[in-house]
Amino acid sequence: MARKKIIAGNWKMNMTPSQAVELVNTLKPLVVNDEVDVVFCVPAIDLVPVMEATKGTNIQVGAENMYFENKGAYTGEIAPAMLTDIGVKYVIIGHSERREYFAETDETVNKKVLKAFEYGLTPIICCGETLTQREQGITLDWIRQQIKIAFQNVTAEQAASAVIAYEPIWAIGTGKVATTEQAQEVCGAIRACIAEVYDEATAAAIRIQYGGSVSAASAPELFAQPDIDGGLVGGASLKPDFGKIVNYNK
Ligand SMILES: O=C(CO)COP(=O)(O)O
Repeated sequence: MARKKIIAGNWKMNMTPSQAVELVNTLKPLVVNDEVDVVFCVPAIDLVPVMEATKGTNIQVGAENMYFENKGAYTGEIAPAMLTDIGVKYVIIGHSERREYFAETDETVNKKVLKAFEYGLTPIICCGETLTQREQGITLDWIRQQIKIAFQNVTAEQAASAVIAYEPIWAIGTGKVATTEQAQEVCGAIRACIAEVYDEATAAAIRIQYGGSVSAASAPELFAQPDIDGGLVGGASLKPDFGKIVNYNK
């Protein structure tokens, strides 16, 4: 069965709640494409107004992060039940910015992934190498290690429903998009890694996105690659251009 493409915006720390509603209203008519799952991942405080503003549209809503405990004395954190209670379906886990600025590790990523599945949330699990790692030629080994740890104790059934986002750190917010060959090579290696850890059926089902300076210009070729099932889009997801990215096949 062909995998349905999934194109997600990661708004990062942009957009106040009122700006968020305005942006949804601008993008709503532009991101209609039945052949693609469209997800807006937004700051926690924007989730409620964005859920409301996207009602009755094809847009699904995701969080940018959550904590790995059910509830309790964790000042400032967002619990998984807080997301599911308002109808959030997706959650980005382990974005490189969270790893770099908020000390997230492969181990905390794994705990969050397990917790997301426990609550029926679909994790968008991020991985990616630095420029130094790419230059050292250790990209594939690094990514395989990130994936293996992120999926520890995850069942095959859960893994099949997950989304992985391959985001080379050197391509994030730099305007330096990976070549289609580079992106396909790593996404193909991730799928092979899932086949090795689980089986071919799981590998064939899991969706793998590319992220890092995706634009309306680069999206069609990237998303045409056999192992690239869509994108995780930062900067361009805040602009009308996101409509062109979602409609890359039109
Ligand atoms: O980090 C990203 C998405 O999660 C990519 O960001 P940019 O598209 O702005 O490079």
